[in-house]
Amino acid sequence: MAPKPYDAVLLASFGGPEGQDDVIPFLRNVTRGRGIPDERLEEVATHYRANGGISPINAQNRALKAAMEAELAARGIDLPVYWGNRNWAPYIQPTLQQMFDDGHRRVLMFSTSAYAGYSSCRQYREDIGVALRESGLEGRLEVDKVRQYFDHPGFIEPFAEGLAAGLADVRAQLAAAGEEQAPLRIVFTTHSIPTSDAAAAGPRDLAAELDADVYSAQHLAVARAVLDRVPDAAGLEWSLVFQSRSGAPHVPWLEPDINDALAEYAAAGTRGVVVVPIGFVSDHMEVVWDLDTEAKDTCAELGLAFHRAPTPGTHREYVRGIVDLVSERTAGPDGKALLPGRASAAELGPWFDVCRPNCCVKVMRDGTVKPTIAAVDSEVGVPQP
Ligand SMILES: CC1=C(CCC(=O)O)c2cc3nc(cc4[nH]c(cc5[nH]c(cc1n2)c(C)c5CCC(=O)O)c(CCC(=O)O)c4C)C(CCC(=O)O)=C3C
Ligand SMILES: [Fe+2]
Repeated sequence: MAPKPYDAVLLASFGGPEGQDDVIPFLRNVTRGRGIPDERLEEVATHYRANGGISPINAQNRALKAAMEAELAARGIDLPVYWGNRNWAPYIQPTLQQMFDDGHRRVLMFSTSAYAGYSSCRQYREDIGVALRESGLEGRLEVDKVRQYFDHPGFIEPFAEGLAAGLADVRAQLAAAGEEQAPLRIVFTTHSIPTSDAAAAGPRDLAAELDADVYSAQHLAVARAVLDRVPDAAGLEWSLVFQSRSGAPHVPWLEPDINDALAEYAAAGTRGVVVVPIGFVSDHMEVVWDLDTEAKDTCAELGLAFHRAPTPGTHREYVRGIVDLVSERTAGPDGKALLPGRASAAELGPWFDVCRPNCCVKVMRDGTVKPTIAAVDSEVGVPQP
């Protein structure tokens, strides 16, 4: 895409409850029309209840917004940052309205998800498309999205740092138990998704060329790029596993589940694991509960040394990377991009600025497809002449 003179940035995220009374309404928002069994909702509610009904994700996004603002200011880039969520206040639609009322007309969205897929990419694009249509801002407010950034060095580097520290920690834990030479393993983890979503992820021509679905292939590319940056990881066994599955039991989701995989590794002689959550950008509930509580307990039962590497959060390289992603798309007064080039540190990158027709498409129960932005086949988001 040619650079454009964007006048504001939208930080788009998932949202989470901020107190006990928010938990159930939030879960209803997330699962609306999606056939998640009630027992699963009750189960997930307990994760939030145990934390005072508060998801860590909103505080993390407030911190990320402040860090983005500081980095933009430090580089002399005059773009305000607004924050809107898909599932909890501040919601995307009033945020877009606020941006418009404040005089902005060309918005570049950065979402807190680095990969292809319905939940990771398209649902954000649709939620913008629906918000523009419902608010009457269609054709008046233009919203584009930065490319999927799984391959960006700003995303890869924090995981590499975390893996190096994690290997040192697990080796020290094993040494303290008199098992210096014991085998350990690197476990990259991401959110499981229905296999049908995985099959629909990304451009059709690319999906046909790869051995894995595009969602899994992007994660494998990230895993390899992280490993390449950590000399201490050379020769170690590693794998990509999935977590946080929901949905009806008869619907197939990506496997193996992390807890099943850990049991297999232990049975095969592994004595310790470094878990690297490459599917996530911050230490939100899926990380602190499903990994730091459940997977950690699984390891304790199996007698495995455990270390969970951090997510990018507000890591300096990640924040710089976000501003790079904005800068490569934003035109300065000379009409040229503020940052020439498109950094990439993994296979499959750099990704497209604009999604291909039917990329990650999901047909709703009533047979329709929601309006979406930032795609070749977008119906909304492009101002009429
Ligand atoms: C790919 C992916 C990401 C990563 C990309 C991204 O970040 O967007 C992600 C992130 C997150 N998922 C989150 C929370 C939940 N996800 C759920 C349900 C689901 N997630 C799915 C996928 C993903 N989810 C899917 C296919 C479902 C099934 C229902 C549906 O198709 O929508 C449910 C319902 C209950 C349950 O079934 O678990 C909850 C509560 C939170 C907030 C955590 C916090 O509060 O700190 C975050 C960041
Ligand atoms: Fe989720």
